Amino acid sequence: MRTRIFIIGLGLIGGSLALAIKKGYPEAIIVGYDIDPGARRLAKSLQIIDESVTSVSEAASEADTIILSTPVDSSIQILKELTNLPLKKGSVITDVGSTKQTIVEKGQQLLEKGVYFIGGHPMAGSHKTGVEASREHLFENAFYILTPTADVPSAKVIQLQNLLKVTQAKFIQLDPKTHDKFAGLISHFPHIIASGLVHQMTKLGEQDPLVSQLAAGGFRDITRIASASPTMWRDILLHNQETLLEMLGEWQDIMKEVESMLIDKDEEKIYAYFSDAKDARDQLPSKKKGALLPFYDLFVDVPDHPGVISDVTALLAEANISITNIRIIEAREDIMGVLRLSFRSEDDLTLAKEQLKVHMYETYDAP
Ligand SMILES: NC(=O)c1ccc[n+]([C@@H]2O[C@H](COP(=O)([O-])OP(=O)(O)OC[C@H]3O[C@@H](n4cnc5c(N)ncnc54)[C@H](O)[C@@H]3O)[C@@H](O)[C@H]2O)c1
Ligand SMILES: O=C(O)C(=O)C[C@]1(C(=O)O)C=C[C@@H](O)C=C1
Repeated sequence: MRTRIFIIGLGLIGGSLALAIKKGYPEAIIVGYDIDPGARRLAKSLQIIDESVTSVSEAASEADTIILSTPVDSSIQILKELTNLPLKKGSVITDVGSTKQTIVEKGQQLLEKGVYFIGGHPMAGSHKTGVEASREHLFENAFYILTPTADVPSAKVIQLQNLLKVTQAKFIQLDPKTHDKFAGLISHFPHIIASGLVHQMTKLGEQDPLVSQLAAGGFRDITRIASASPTMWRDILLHNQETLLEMLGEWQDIMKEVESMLIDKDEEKIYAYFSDAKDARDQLPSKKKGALLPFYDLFVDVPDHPGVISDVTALLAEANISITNIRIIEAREDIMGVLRLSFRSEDDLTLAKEQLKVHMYETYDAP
């Protein structure tokens, strides 16, 4: 019998998982539901899913695996609905939410029905949303955290991991509390800061509109994530409240220290603030080891003259390399500009470097 996988929430993450699973298991039947009829239609017409349904109850009881890929709070509501529906005994339900404690607690209730909930979090994504942003390779080399409780038989965890291994992610297991603490520090809290910086700029921009136009590479890099889905991030904050409140306190302490260094004009301390951070940042695992960035970005120095972008893109097209994003970082008259190119995979990035080098373009890895 063909396995039936029911994906609820056909956005960036649900769509990307559907694409990877379809590629790895063409015989699997992927059924999709989204509250937004437009997302359902698009997922079906792009052949990201095989069948589309108009409610959770229409497909839940036949599913061997259910994947919840909606914002955290909606996933918890859907879990509640699932506990009141007939489900296949022995089936596995997982989610992809960015927080784990509250949903895993709710998922425990499914045990009474002989159904196993295993929390999941693929640690890769984007500030883009919607099924149209889905990518088959989104999770390649990224960490995929699973948070099974002790009540879930290890055979079920292996079964889920076998299904998801087609994402080419690297699986690790954490308990939900540790997950939320770690994700809070490396993902959720930075998001609060990124949005805070944008608020600060907007406030100043109200007095002097030129300021936002001047926002260049550094500001754009550090605030890219502020363009993500507000619904998703609202839910993340509400479901990781304790950790984030703690981090806000620690952050304020660090900023207080910076404030005193500045008031005292303490050269040594200011230098150490940056140089210690640089050392720690430079020691983070590289993209090759699949740690932080799901994007494969390359900077290319380009002379500032018309036609240079089409020259670069034509060279890459000639070598059959797809670009997933292109951005001009800086282009002022008479000086070199910089293009930031994004690729789907490490292989594409390496090929692009070689191709551009042959044609005398200077490239360097994006940090
Ligand atoms: N975007 C990322 O970088 C990222 C990375 C890892 C995990 N996550 C987690 O993945 C989940 C989905 O995020 P996304 O980036 O795919 O968001 P998205 O906005 O692209 O997709 C979410 C989809 O869920 C649908 N939806 C909302 N409520 C629903 C409901 N009640 N029933 C059915 N469908 C519903 C929306 O219509 C939308 O199509 C979130 O829980 C998020 O925390 C996101
Ligand atoms: O790259 C981005 O845009 C992301 O914000 C992705 C990111 C992250 O913080 O790394 C965001 C939330 C997820 O839960 C996992 C990944």
